Amino acid sequence: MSEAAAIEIEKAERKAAKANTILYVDGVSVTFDGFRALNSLSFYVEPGELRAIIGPNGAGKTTMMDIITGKTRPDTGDVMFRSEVDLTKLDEAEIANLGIGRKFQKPTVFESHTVFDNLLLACSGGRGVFQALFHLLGNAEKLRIEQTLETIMLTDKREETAANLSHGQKQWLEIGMLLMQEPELLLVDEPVAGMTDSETEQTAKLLRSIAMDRSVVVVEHDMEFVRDLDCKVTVLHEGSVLAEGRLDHVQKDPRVIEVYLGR
Ligand SMILES: Nc1ncnc2c1ncn2[C@@H]1O[C@H](COP(=O)(O)OP(=O)(O)OP(=O)(O)O)[C@@H](O)[C@H]1O
Repeated sequence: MSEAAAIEIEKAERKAAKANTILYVDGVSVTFDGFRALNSLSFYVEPGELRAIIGPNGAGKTTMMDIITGKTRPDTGDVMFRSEVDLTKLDEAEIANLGIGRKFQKPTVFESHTVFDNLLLACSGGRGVFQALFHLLGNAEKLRIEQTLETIMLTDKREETAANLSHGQKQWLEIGMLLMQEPELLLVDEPVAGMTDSETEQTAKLLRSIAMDRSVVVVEHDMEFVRDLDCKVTVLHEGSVLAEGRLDHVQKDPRVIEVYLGR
């Protein structure tokens, strides 16, 4: 095959890969003070997919999330949402408004408000705290809050002040607050750090159920939890994809073993 034909085939393959993606990260590099945190990173997430991203400390997982959410700009590469919106041209607020929600590691719920009011505040659509809490709730809004309470397993804690929740329950509440904004893509950073075993198990169930209606990308170190997610895994190392596939498959990959154990 001629070189020109090979290039054409590669172009066509890339176009096809991009066509059915909710998130398309292609050839993304970013350098901080001469240090290459992401090095031609490419991976694709399909609509409705649950994906786990793993990798040793410093692999570039947080930087990757920062690039998707517009916190950091890549030096080169493409980041497309729904295969049509170029995220590198938008700021953080615009990206959030498009339907990309991000859950940071630490929960940031309103501690002095009840679980119910936290969800209400999250769907207040820009109203201030006072207006959100005292405006008359429509039936549709009430129903959405009830459904979210059910999803995040906090129906019986609805009148509990958020400060009184366990660490795991606070994480679920924050996930619920993001769900109130109905994101199409949810990015979740190390959700089970500090959780009990039982909370960790329930969180895997929760994320699997959320991924039935939307795409979810989870960064996590806890391998038992990643196994419970039962999804495709992308292994990052030195800012690139080292391996991709089912957890059993990537755990047998000698390069992955070397990166995790050979240090
Ligand atoms: N703003 C920055 N300035 C300089 N270096 C940075 C910056 N942000 C990240 N880095 C470096 O880039 C590399 C990748 O960092 P990143 O936080 O993305 O890794 P990570 O995979 O999320 O690690 P961890 O699992 O420890 O959270 C690290 O070596 C880090 O020190």
